[in-house]
Amino acid sequence: MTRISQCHFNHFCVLSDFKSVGLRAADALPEKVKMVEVGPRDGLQNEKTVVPTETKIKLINMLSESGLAVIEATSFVSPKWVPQMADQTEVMKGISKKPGVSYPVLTPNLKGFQAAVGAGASEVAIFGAASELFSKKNINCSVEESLQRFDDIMKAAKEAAVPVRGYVSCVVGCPYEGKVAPEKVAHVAKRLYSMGCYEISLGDTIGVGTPGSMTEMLEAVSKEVPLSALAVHCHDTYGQALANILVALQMGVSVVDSSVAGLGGCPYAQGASGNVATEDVVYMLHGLGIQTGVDLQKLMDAGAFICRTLNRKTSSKVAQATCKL
Ligand SMILES: CC(C)(COP(=O)([O-])OP(=O)([O-])OC[C@H]1O[C@@H](n2cnc3c(N)ncnc32)[C@H](O)[C@@H]1OP(=O)([O-])[O-])[C@@H](O)C(=O)NCCC(=O)NCCSC(=O)C[C@@](C)(O)CC(=O)[O-]
Repeated sequence: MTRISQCHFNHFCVLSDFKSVGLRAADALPEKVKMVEVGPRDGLQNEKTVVPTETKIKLINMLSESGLAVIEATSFVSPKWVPQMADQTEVMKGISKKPGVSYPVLTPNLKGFQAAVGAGASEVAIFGAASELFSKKNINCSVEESLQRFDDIMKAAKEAAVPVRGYVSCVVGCPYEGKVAPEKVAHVAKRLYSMGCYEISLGDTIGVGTPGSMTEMLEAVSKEVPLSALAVHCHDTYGQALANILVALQMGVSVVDSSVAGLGGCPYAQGASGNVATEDVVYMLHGLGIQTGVDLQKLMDAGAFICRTLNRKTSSKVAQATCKL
């Protein structure tokens, strides 16, 4: 339950009653966290000018060298909807796939799935939403219609032995509908998990969540999907992402999505800032004694490369503090 209160410093702040929400003690944090790097896809999909294919390939190759085990490489969506991802086949064919690293791609429908497999993808992700209006704006169909489409992908993926990850967008708030009920998120997450997704990534698409609302949402979802199969995907619009991730870890989640240099935003969620910066998550996790397998220096080199190339400032506080840019 969340309530608004006036705190000692005379500012209004959001408090949460954690009595009912099962937060674990700090010493129960996971020993290891799987980082899912989404920069080359979620990070770049919103860039206004087309990023050269060679730049995308070099970024993915640098990220592969940093020790990340999962790098979402591109998306097989309609080029009319997201022109930035139109070179998806060239990207998949051009990257140096490092053994042990997975390069999943987004597929909204069977056409995308077939093109992805044809381009050499060995893992895909389907992406639904807990909000009707966002679903319509993002993939041009209702939530229920999207789940039917995903069923077709799941059948094809099963035949081809391709693992599928599922996303749920707008898990705490929607740019068109406002607050989203945790039960709606739990319903969509359950459906994706039941149809065979091995992991469900919960997206705070517009970064409005707080530790309070994230906790409520995770409480509801974890009644339907085991915590071991959940990931959190936090955008940092309101500066809450690291706090939200920490709360998720305390509740037993051990998979975190993030984007190098904090690149990104969703083309169908106006005003949403990038994902939480991978550098900042890795810094926090290492500070907590949690293993990620990621070499922070190499990761920052990849962040510096893409920021230099795009002529933009990094959103990573860690990169800023260590004067990489
Ligand atoms: C789903 C559709 C295709 C429906 O779009 P539609 O217009 O309803 O599709 P359609 O089936 O009517 O087809 C229209 C045209 O697109 C083509 N087409 C159809 N499918 C494909 C395909 N797979 N690849 C390439 N082309 C495709 C199809 O062949 C046809 O071409 P035409 O005959 O006009 O020349 C469209 O809405 C779309 O591509 N949407 C993608 C939007 C997107 O990529 N959003 C960003 C990713 S989601 C996100 O960022 C959130 C997340 C995951 O990060 C988590 C979070 O933060 O919350």
